Amino acid sequence: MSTADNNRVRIFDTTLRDGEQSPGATMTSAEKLEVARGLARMGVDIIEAGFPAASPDDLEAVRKIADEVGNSADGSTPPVICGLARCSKNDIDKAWEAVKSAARPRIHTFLATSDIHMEYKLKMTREQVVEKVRDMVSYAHSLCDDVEFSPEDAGRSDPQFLYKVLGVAIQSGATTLNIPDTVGYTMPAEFGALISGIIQNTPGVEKAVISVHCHNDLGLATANTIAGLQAGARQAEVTINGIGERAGNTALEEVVMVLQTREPIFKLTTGIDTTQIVKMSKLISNYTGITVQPNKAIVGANAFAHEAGIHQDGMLKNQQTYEIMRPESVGASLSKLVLGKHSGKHALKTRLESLGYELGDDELVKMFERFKMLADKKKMITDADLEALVSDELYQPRELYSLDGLQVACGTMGMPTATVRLRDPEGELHVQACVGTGPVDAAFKAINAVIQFQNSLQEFVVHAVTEGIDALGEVTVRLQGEGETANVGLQPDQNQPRTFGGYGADTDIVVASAKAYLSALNKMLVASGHYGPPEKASTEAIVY
Ligand SMILES: CC(=O)SCCNC(=O)CCNC(=O)[C@H](O)C(C)(C)COP(=O)(O)OP(=O)(O)OC[C@H]1O[C@@H](n2cnc3c(N)ncnc32)[C@H](O)[C@@H]1OP(=O)(O)O
Ligand SMILES: CC(C)C(=O)C(=O)O
Repeated sequence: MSTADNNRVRIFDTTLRDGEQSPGATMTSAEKLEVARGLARMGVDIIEAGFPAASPDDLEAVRKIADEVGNSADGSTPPVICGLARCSKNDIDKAWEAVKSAARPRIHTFLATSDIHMEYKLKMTREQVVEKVRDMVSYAHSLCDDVEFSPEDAGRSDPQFLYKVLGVAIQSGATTLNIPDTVGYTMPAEFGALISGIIQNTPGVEKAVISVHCHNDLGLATANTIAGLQAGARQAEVTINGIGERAGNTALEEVVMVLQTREPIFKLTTGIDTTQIVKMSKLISNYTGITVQPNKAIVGANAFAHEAGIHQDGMLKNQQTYEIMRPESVGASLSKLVLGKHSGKHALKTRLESLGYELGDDELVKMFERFKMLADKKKMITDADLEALVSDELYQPRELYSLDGLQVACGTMGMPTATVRLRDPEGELHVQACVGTGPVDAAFKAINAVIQFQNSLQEFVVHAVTEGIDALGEVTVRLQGEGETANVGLQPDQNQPRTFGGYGADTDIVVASAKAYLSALNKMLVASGHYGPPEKASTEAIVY
């Protein structure tokens, strides 16, 4: 097999070996087996299942994967199962013991070739390194036909020395030469040149596949991997979500989607079923507990989400204006238009229409103003927020009951109690006191005791809008009328309970909460035609 005899890039997944070297990423044997099954389903060519000499558990996990994933029952070609080993007989024996039951086993052995690693870590001379590579690659080859050799820290190694070591590895039976940028040090042009130099100068290189293995210390792992492939490498070593030692490895999903999306440039293919990518990303994130940053390419939660109005408008007109890949192509759910402070009228109108609200131009302008005001206070506007805004827009706030006074007693020494004094539409005052789980709950109960209109609290959000001890607290609440059904002409489902938003601001957060609650309740009363004073408004009664 020559270095560049075809345009097929082999995907070598090392999530279970280098990926597991991420601090805290340890997986159980059962989880590793599940991951290996997923990788095989996705079409990975080689699975580096572990480092069998690391522990008996690691060896067992690799053996199980070799048995169960490295053999196929239906006649299809199973992935190569690979075990990593230092250039030591003991490590190589353990790697072989672990992978030999696979239909296509591979031993991957490595030895550092950079001066700094040889001098300080290995305490070996260049000559000793060359001899060790000769001995250990030959030994691995005596056990297994498929041997991969990696000159660790190749990115910082003397290229002339590298050519020599790699030539010896080929002579000794290595069939894949993997070139690691172990500490993520190289620049894409440098790494590409390193690969070209190896292809041009290593004796016998045409007998081996050149592979690249990059780390992300400078955020260049994917760029370096692609540069290596452009220079003639035909195997890429990658991990799902880019997990791995320190800043991680090259992300599988990034390399595969670069090659697919920019196929006309590279003319390279992989055997990966890209629709499995998001599923595998979630599996790895769940098993390792390493969450994926929202803006991570391909698999981040925001990879196909659009918030800016101009982008959303473009997306609504033609998806390709702001998306270079279809979310379905990587198994992600459909593109999301997230409504927030940067959104515009096109996106708002479209979302309202999808909720069943056909607004006229003037109504839309009014709604948009309210929407922007809310978006300044709330990071994301949900469908429920929009429904509350529609209700608010139709039932303009009209103050029936006003807060005339509020007193609370709370702390750790007694029952949180609130006393409220409300003025009804006729100007009469009503006082109620209630206990609650806290002062806000007690205040809401006391308001309910005066107004006595059934509702349920759907949302309660507190924001501090200024800094310092005298911060102004803002509260928004959303109430749902119990048994109340929508009958406003715009609602899609006439049996949907309506929701009403309320807003209050005060330096006292309990007062702000009471104001917000009362404002939502007032809207609910207006909407339902309850204009009059309460039948049973009581004074100075304590309600528990
Ligand atoms: C770049 C990479 O990602 S390489 C893979 C790194 N992964 C791991 O290290 C995970 C698994 N490792 C382990 O479980 C342990 O390190 C073991 C079991 C392999 C070895 O443990 P120990 O015998 O206690 O050695 P320790 O890890 O402390 O030191 C490594 C030894 O291996 C030597 N060594 C390092 N790389 C190689 C190599 N490629 N070939 C031969 N020897 C090597 C070091 O020089 C050192 O030798 P010394 O003890 O004579 O100084
Ligand atoms: C063992 C080798 C391939 C490695 O993980 C590295 O150098 O980063």
